[in-house]
Amino acid sequence: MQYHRNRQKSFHSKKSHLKANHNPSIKHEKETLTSYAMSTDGKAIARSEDGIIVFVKDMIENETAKVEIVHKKSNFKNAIALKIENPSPHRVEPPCNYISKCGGCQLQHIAPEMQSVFKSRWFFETLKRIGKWDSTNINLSEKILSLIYLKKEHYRRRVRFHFNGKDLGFKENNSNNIVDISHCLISSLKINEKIAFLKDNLSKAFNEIQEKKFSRQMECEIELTECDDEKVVLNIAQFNVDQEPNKEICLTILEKYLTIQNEQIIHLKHPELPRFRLKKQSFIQPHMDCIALYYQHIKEAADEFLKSFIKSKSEKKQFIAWDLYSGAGIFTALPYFAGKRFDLNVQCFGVEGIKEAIDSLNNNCKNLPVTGIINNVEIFIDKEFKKKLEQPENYKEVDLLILDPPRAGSGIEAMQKIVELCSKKSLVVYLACDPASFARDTRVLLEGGFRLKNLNLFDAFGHTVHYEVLGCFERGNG
Ligand SMILES: C[S@@+](CC[C@H](N)C(=O)[O-])C[C@H]1O[C@@H](n2cnc3c(N)ncnc32)[C@H](O)[C@@H]1O
Repeated sequence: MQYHRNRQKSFHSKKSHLKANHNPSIKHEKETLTSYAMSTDGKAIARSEDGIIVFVKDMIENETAKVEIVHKKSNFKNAIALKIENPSPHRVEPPCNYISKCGGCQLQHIAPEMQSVFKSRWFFETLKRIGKWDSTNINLSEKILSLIYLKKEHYRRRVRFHFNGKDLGFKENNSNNIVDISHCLISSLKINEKIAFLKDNLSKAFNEIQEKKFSRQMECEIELTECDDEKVVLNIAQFNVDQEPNKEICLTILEKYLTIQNEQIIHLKHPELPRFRLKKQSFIQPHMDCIALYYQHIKEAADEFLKSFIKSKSEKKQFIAWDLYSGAGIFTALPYFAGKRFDLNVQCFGVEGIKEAIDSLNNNCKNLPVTGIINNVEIFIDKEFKKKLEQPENYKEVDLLILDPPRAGSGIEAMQKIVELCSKKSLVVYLACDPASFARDTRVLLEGGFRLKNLNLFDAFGHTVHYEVLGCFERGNG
């Protein structure tokens, strides 16, 4: 109880972050509303006097607040909270000074542990509404979901800062303006240490470019990645100039000031490989603690699955494992190591669209039964599906499949083919940063005879509405 009272007091002592959202020069309707739920994008849901649903930014469920309507459609309105009349016990003072403008974090006004609780609620809603999972699987998911809390501050090992010649930081909410920052609460401390250097040197580079008249207007995005060897690697992710023919010269000036070497490699600790290196163009899991954590969960599921072949005295000699959307192959050799623990041969394949990532994968897994394939995953699946249709008796089906797609997921068609390409007894591990794609794609597995075995929600994106889910689905075992 004391805990809640303190939180309310601190909230009342500083109301600035709500007021800063408010632009008094624009006249919008104002109302006092009481919210009754939270939407999956972190806004409170309330009903307007005219009966229309209102989504209110910076408000929590069960609060009463004076709000300003900023956007109206026939069936819903968007609003911002101006003054909270009765704060929720879960309300806290946002820990970051840039919260009123920066579009990066949406949940800083909610107590950290409660952010994770809301996310698990949103996840079940998504399974029901978007995935249309049946009640048996929803009940099972509620029973087995493991909610995993990760550190919520200074956790990001990779970020992208925008720079326009003057301001360095993230984009403002619903705007192209850049919020100038000197510190970011969710970026790693090593990345924070680079901000002053970055701003100073980008300004010098832009000045030189302007003085030499190569370009007058420029904007760039710099990606920073903290490696496990204490270094921060910089990458120019975007660079726009108003005089395209001079772009290469401008880039050279930028690289000189940032002391960027293009061949620079990111070093990571790998749970089982002696060394893991990747080209900086490759994807990297953003949270500092995630690689080891996801690896451990997938490893346990793979071990249990392969062990069941020993128990059942199966004659199977060779197992096939796919890691789709493999990136630089952080998980690609995992089934091989699992097989080794049980004296089983597992042949692994990683499929990924970015060449640099596959180069890294093939280097990281040299001398192992692991092959990196550059391809679009959906095209790869389609080709394999056709191969199986043509020669079903010779086709080597997949026993263990790891799937870690981008936000859009794999899509229903690819998932239906995956169901056909997996062997009668198989394990599919689906890791997702978009719960809606996860819900939609994995329903196809459930309809294809797979059973939900494990489900984890990792709150790997503290203070934002995002989270990662990992589901293991098994077919034909037990
Ligand atoms: C979420 S990341 C997963 C990477 C890897 N599992 C890891 O943890 O490092 C998704 C990866 O899929 C790749 N990708 C996205 N769409 C693709 C597609 N249609 N075909 C092949 N690869 C794709 C991206 O380049 C990225 O490396």
